[in-house]
Amino acid sequence: MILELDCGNSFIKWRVLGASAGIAVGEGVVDSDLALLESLNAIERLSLTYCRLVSVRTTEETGALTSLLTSAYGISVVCTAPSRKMSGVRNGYEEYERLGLDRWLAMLGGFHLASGACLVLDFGTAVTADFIDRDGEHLGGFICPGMPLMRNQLRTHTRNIRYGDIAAERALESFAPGRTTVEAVERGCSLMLRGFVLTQLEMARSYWGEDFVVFLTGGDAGLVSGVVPEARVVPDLVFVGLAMACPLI
Ligand SMILES: Nc1ncnc2c1ncn2[C@@H]1O[C@H](COP(=O)(O)OP(=O)(O)OP(=O)(O)O)[C@@H](O)[C@H]1O
Ligand SMILES: CC(C)(CO)[C@@H](O)C(=O)NCCC(=O)O
Ligand SMILES: [K+]
Repeated sequence: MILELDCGNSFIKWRVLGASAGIAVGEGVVDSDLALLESLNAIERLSLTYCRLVSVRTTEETGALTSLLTSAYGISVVCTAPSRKMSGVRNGYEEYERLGLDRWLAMLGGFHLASGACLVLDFGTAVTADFIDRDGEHLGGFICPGMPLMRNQLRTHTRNIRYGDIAAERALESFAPGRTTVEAVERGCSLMLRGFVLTQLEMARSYWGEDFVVFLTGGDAGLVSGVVPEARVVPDLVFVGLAMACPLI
């Protein structure tokens, strides 16, 4: 069984692939290393042979998780490393090693699935956009605050914006102008993300006409999917790229 991990800034996305490759025997989202071990230990007849991961955390944090996994399961852990070019995609950053590895893997996955130009949009703690042309050239991208950061900035820097998670979820049943604080904030921030998406689409069209595929991924992709009905929502896009960057020997 293969353990796959996507260690983001707020959460760790994990999945375990069974011996017959490709079939997930378990998957989830956890907020700490220990919660990950608990989830894994709850899997019946767990027998891990290999772990591959991508992390946008510090070397120390990633190292701590790798040691934990090695000592708990005796498996070797392979971490995604930065690369100038891979699977037909060329990293467009001036310093290629500075491009977030989660972005890089989502790009590899997107270009592979599209077999052509694509726009990859990821809605996590941060929101990212990346443009890859039909020749696999990464033109660059954009980074902006995601829903959790926008929400928390408002909460932190105002005195009268306070509400709970359940109210937040309910507020998103519509996008009409809000008549409560929670509606006003949740809908306002979602509309900012939707506006961002539309701008990215405009830019992609200016480069490629209609000849490109849009990918949506990340925990909050559902907030914007309504404005791009033609987009492919691929929650595991990073894992698609992970398998390409860290194949079994
Ligand atoms: N099952 C889930 N577990 C956790 N968060 C979820 C889930 N479904 C949707 N979300 C939402 O997804 C967002 C987090 O996105 P995601 O997990 O893709 O990124 P992250 O790990 O926080 O950060 P990064 O951008 O570094 O990957 C949060 O706003 C959260 O509310
Ligand atoms: C932008 C995030 C936080 C998205 O998870 C991550 O890809 C990251 O830390 N990137 C490094 C900075 C960059 O990509 O330019
Ligand atoms: K991510």
